[in-house]
Amino acid sequence: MAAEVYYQAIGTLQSHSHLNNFNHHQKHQNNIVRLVARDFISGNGLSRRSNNRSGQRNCTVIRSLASQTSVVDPVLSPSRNNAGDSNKKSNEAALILIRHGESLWNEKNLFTGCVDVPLSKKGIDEAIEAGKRISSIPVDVIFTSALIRAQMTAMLAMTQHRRGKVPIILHNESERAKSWSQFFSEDTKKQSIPVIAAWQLNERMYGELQGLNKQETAERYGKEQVHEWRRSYDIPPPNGESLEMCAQRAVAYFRDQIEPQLLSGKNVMISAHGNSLRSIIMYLDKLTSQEVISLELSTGIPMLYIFKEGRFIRRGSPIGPSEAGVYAYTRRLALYKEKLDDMFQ
Ligand SMILES: O=C(O)[C@@H](CO)OP(=O)(O)O
Repeated sequence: MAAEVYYQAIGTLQSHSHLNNFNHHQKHQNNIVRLVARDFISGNGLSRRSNNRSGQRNCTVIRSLASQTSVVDPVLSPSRNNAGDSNKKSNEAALILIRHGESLWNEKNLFTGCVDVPLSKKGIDEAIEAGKRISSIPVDVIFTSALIRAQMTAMLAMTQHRRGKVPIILHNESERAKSWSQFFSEDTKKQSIPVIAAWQLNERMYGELQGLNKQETAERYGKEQVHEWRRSYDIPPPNGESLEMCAQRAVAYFRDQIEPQLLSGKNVMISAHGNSLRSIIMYLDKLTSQEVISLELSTGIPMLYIFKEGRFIRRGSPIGPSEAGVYAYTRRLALYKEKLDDMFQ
């Protein structure tokens, strides 16, 4: 269950920190762990790292992409509620992170990395289930990796969204692709959600492990070696990317392309992968390279953050019997759900 996985991740971090609280570095780490746990329970936010604005040019590209298709729901967007002035920038937005549903290679326990494998039957069900869980949370723009399992997950999840907008993949890989995928109705644009696919959000490239069975690899090279390749921060698998290398591209993309969307009040969903999302969560939650080792993400489980006044507040996973609680996290989310309830009762 999603919430359990998240609690487990926090629990693991806490027990890890108790074992090692003897030096200064570890004291700092303990503070972070306590903040993470307190945040999850009481709703206090964590400070966001200072924002590097080095990606000005890229931001411009995204802004022009977004302007092709209206990303703010004129009827329902919480970004507009109570704003008073439609030009006024909102300082609050929802951020949904979702690891793709189970793929056919997850099912066979094979290292996948950047091999472009589709979802399994179970993965399809997980994506639809994830969509139900986020069906009343506003989504103005979607980012996915360039890999089909993340794109399938995003699209299947959006089939469940109560607002009923159509997610549309923006094709900007060439001038022809851009020109041939245009459409010309403002009304239709308003009923669409732009989907931006970026290789930077791809799974970590697993090098010479791609296609190998995980169990057999552990038997051949030893469990510890394989665990190091899979979960350490800075040790790459043979000819592949370490988590650190994956973070360099995924977190840079998040900061340059996704944070500006959140800053302008747009609600964002990111559909990506175990390791690209681990690196983004490491950034959002300020985890250390030790703490991130214990962070595991389940397939097809959405995680919600609220971006507010420059900070990312982790709200866990909108799941199960406590789902209603998610909408109490902010007034804007509650209002959005109320309006959907009114529209579709
Ligand atoms: O094979 C992969 O690409 C990843 C995710 O499935 O595996 P791991 O969990 O070992 O990082």
